Amino acid sequence: MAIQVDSYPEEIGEIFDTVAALAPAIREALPGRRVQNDETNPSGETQLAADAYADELFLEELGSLDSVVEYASEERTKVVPTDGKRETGLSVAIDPLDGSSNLKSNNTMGTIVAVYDAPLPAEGADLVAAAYVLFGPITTMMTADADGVTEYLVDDGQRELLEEDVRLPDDPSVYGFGGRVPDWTSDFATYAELVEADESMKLRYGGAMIGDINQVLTYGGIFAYPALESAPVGKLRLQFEGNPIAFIIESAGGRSSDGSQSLLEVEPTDLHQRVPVHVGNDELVEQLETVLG
Ligand SMILES: O=P(O)(O)OC[C@H]1O[C@](O)(COP(=O)(O)O)[C@@H](O)[C@@H]1O
Ligand SMILES: [Mg+2]
Ligand SMILES: [Mg+2]
Repeated sequence: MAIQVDSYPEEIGEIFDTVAALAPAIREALPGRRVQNDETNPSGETQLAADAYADELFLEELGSLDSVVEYASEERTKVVPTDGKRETGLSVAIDPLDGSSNLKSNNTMGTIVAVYDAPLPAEGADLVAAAYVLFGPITTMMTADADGVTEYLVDDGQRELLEEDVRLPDDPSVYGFGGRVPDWTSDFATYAELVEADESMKLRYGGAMIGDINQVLTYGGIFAYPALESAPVGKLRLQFEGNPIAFIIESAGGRSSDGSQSLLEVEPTDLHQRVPVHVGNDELVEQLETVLG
């Protein structure tokens, strides 16, 4: 799908700046918030104190922007109408901490942001921008908007340009597939064997989608959290994870799929709906669709 978006440049810039500005506070809050809450999120997963803390911060700061009229997150059941001063405006859907189970083992995590110009749950075609912050050894931010995909260093809450017009490298070399291998469908297992047989490809799976996606954008390759025998819709959520990541990868010249169509074409039916996610270099995702077809 060719991505063409040219609306709301100032509003989107303000949202990205707000997310970057909160990154240091979220990072600093992590050491003391590795413990589990006594809560589960709307997807039935155990919530960490860090998930809830980051969610509160994002609601407070993004919700106070004039352009943001709706806020939703993986950590709360319903869409929150904000005090946006406009009647119609932008809806922000956030995964406040992606890969938060990596906090216990001190591995990579991130924040994912989707900006739609329609009420939530919204279609992929309603996305006007998406971004993620990566809490790795350094903090970086990848944004996708009308200017394409851009990578920043986040230093002291400010975005400093690292690379403009980020594109997936032509010669892919990494793959990462989630879910228990015995739980994969036989078609997905067949596809995985094809990838494993390619001597130019090596396994890189970190357990935080955002870290795995950043490797795909850096080296070229494919990330999947596929449909499972026990969970035919997979694990990842369309509004907070599938759509924004598909928007970023497709904007960088790659391809996304739920197994048969672009993730951006999947019909939204529920705020927390899950979807099988496959994203990466065009030819790898095309081959996957052929095998799953
Ligand atoms: O533990 P698994 O099955 O490998 O799942 C890992 C996947 O789940 C996630 O952690 C789900 O995201 P959250 O941490 O935001 O719930 C992805 O980041 C990751 O790809
Ligand atoms: Mg996540
Ligand atoms: Mg999360």
